[in-house]
Amino acid sequence: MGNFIQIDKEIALRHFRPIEKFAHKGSQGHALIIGGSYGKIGSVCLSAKACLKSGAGLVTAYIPKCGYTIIQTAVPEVMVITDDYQDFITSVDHDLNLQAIGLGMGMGTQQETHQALFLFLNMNTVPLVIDADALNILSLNREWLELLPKQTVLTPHKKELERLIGAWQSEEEMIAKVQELSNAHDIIFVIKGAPTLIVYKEQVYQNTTGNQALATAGSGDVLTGIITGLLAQYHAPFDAALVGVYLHGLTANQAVEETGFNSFIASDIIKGLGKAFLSLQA
Ligand SMILES: NC(=O)C1=CN([C@@H]2O[C@H](COP(=O)(O)OP(=O)(O)OC[C@H]3O[C@@H](n4cnc5c(N)ncnc54)[C@H](O)[C@@H]3O)[C@@H](O)[C@H]2O)[C@@H](O)CC1
Ligand SMILES: Nc1ncnc2c1ncn2[C@@H]1O[C@H](COP(=O)(O)OP(=O)(O)O)[C@@H](O)[C@H]1O
Ligand SMILES: [Mg+2]
Repeated sequence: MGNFIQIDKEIALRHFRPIEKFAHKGSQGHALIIGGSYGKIGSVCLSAKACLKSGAGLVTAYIPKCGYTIIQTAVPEVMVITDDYQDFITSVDHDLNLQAIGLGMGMGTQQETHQALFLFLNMNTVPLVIDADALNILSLNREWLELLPKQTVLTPHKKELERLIGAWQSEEEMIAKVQELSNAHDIIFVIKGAPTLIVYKEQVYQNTTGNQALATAGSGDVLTGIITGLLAQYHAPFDAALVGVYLHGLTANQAVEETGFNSFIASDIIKGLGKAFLSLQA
């Protein structure tokens, strides 16, 4: 591991923006979570709930019709807009006044969804967190990186990153390739792993929290929701990524005394967010 800046409690606190006493849900920002396809609506439920539990004032989910009853039942606090199509996203239409959008989880990579993403990116100016299948679609259309707002946050795991930048022989080569893209398009990379690295132009930060309990389905979907929730609360994108990565991992550190590494699931990250926020500010 290179000599990267360590993301510890002191650094996370420096980048964290607490909720003020006279806040109301309109001042806490409105986030949109776009994703889901038949059989993977759970990823949007996880992401949207994590977004709310990170302090966003309002959260709307944009999903295919098949997910409507599921998400309204699973997370009643989340508002829902459905695509015209049943099983996957074919267009992204909304007229919401938003502070942040998180997209890609469970989205699938159907051709119609490629087209929907292209049209969305051409008209969007809202700060973005891009994950999972939206990253996989971008990897197949690399020229679309030009369409991203400045300081968009990408959250690939190593396999998603390989699809985006090609294979690498060493960590140094991986970081050099990521920094090239980061500089070219003003993009923030959250390279999820053990540990997670955050690369933004010349800066490389290394997270100090988390453990193997996080090697469980949906933990990345939850991270996207946390970062999007902090972004919706007017954190700068880099700050939202840094604090989000720190808190996400901290929930695993704090929970394993009870769950062990095996019985920790993505929902436990969401459950542990309260304790993680409190210990950040203690
Ligand atoms: N409950 C749900 O609805 C869930 C939906 N999910 C969605 O399923 C879709 C596919 O996501 P996946 O990540 O599973 O599929 P991917 O095809 O992107 O990744 C799976 C492949 O990548 C490899 N891989 C995964 N993480 C890696 C890492 N950290 N380092 C190296 N190799 C790694 C695996 O070995 C496997 O070969 C995404 O849209 C995701 O959001 C998943 O998050 C799981 C839960
Ligand atoms: N062994 C590990 N140690 C620390 N963090 C881990 C470990 N395994 C996975 N993670 C974290 O779990 C998350 C996995 O993300 P991802 O693969 O996108 O999950 P999913 O797509 O299933 O939601 C990342 O934040 C990653 O850093
Ligand atoms: Mg993922």
